[in-house]
Amino acid sequence: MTNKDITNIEDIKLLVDTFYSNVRKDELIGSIFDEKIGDRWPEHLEKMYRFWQTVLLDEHTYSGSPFPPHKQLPVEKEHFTRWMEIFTNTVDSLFAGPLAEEAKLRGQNMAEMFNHKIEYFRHEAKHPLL
Ligand code: HEM
Repeated sequence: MTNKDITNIEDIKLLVDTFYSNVRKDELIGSIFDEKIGDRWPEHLEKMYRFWQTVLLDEHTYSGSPFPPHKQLPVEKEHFTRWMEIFTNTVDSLFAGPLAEEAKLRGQNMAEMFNHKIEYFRHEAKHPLL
C-alpha cells in the first residue's frame, strides 16, 4: 500500500515525533540535540509542530527566528548532510505526495542555508574585514 500525503496537523506531529526519535538514536548528531535541549524536549517538539505547520500547511502558528539557535552549535557540513538523510528517510517512510516532496525541499534548502551561514560567520570571525 502506498503512503498518503501530509495533509493535517496530526500528520505533522507524526512526522516531527518520528524524525526526532530517529535523530536522537543517531550517533553523529543525536547527542548535539540532547546536550542542548536537555529536559526541554516537549517544548522543542511543540515548537517544531508549529514550524512545520506554518511551512507546509500555511497555518501561521510559528513566529520566531529559526537560524539564531544554530549559530553556536558544533555543526559542520557532515552534520547537516546527516540531518537531511534522516529527514528524507523519515518523510519517505511515512508519506508520499506533493507536500511530502515540499517538506524535503524546504528541509534541504534550510539545511544548506544554515550551513552556509555558519561557515560564513566562522570565516568572518577568523578573518574580519575591518
Ligand atoms: C545538524 C543539524 C541541526 C542541529 C544539530 C539542530 C539543532 C537544534 C537545536 C539544539 C535546537 C533547539 C535550540 C534550543 O531551544 O535551545 C534547534 C531549534 C530549531 N531548529 Fe534545528 N538543528 C539542525 C538543523 C535544522 C534544520 C535543517 C532546520 C530547518 C528545517 C531546523 C529548524 C529548527 C527550528 C525551526 C528550531 C526552533 C527555533 C526557535 O527557537 O524558534 N534545524 N535546532
